[in-house]
Amino acid sequence: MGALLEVKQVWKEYGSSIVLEKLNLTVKEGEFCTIVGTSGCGKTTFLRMLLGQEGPSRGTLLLDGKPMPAEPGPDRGIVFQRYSVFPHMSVLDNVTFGLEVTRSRLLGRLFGGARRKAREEAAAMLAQVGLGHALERYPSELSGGMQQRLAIAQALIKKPRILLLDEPFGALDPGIRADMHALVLKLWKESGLTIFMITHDLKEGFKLGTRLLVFDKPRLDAQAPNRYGATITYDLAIGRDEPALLDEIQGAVTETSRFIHDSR
Ligand SMILES: Nc1ncnc2c1ncn2[C@@H]1O[C@H](COP(=O)(O)OP(=O)(O)OP(=O)(O)O)[C@@H](O)[C@H]1O
Repeated sequence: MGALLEVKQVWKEYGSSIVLEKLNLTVKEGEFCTIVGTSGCGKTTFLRMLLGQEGPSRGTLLLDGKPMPAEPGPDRGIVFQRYSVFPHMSVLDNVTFGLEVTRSRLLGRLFGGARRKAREEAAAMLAQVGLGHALERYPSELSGGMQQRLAIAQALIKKPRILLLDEPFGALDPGIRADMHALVLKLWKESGLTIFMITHDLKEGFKLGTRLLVFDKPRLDAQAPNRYGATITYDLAIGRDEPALLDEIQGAVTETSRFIHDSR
């Protein structure tokens, strides 16, 4: 099977500030890549490049061997830490809307049988994420965990091949997080999706991923912190030597974090 995604010598710079440098990565369909790294080292920027919201400053991003489209498409869905749902729409409308804008690009609305079908599909998706009982509620009436379930349903309704998760459970209590882990693993196994998920919790990264990517700055300049960017310093197939690696990575990431903090 060929690669789904290829990242070749990718750099990302904003003005004179280098955020990411020399990224190289090949990902096959169905992998679950978890991403960890210090705050501000460019993890979200990397996801935004995969989404098509940002282009690389240098280098190449290939999807199915072809240049990554320069804008977000239905093949890539994203869930952020919070606030990614529409507050003025019911749960069902939030998810139906995703289908309406995909299927009726001009009006952004469906009518008659097409609308009924879209609502049925949305309701089935919501049942899959455990919100079948809350279709008519509004986001403000949902708990944090339920809002993230809604955001996931919203991303999955367009049947993306790649799901991008930017710290989706960072704001949730530990018990709710465990439920969300089970949900994401279930959806991933059932759908064959390829997932990239940023987390600040290394244990979560090991628990969920098939592969752990650590973003870090291999070169540091105390006088000019933005002179060098972060890159992928560890790319680990998960399933071996985890306790030892966990300590090692934690140590490396904490060290860089201290450096970045001190040089600010
Ligand atoms: N549009 C932009 N213009 C200029 N600088 C930007 C832009 N987007 C991001 N940056 C900078 O790029 C760097 C990386 O940001 P990014 O959000 O990707 O980091 P992160 O690793 O996801 O951080 P966190 O873990 O805190 O969310 C930061 O220094 C940020 O200020």
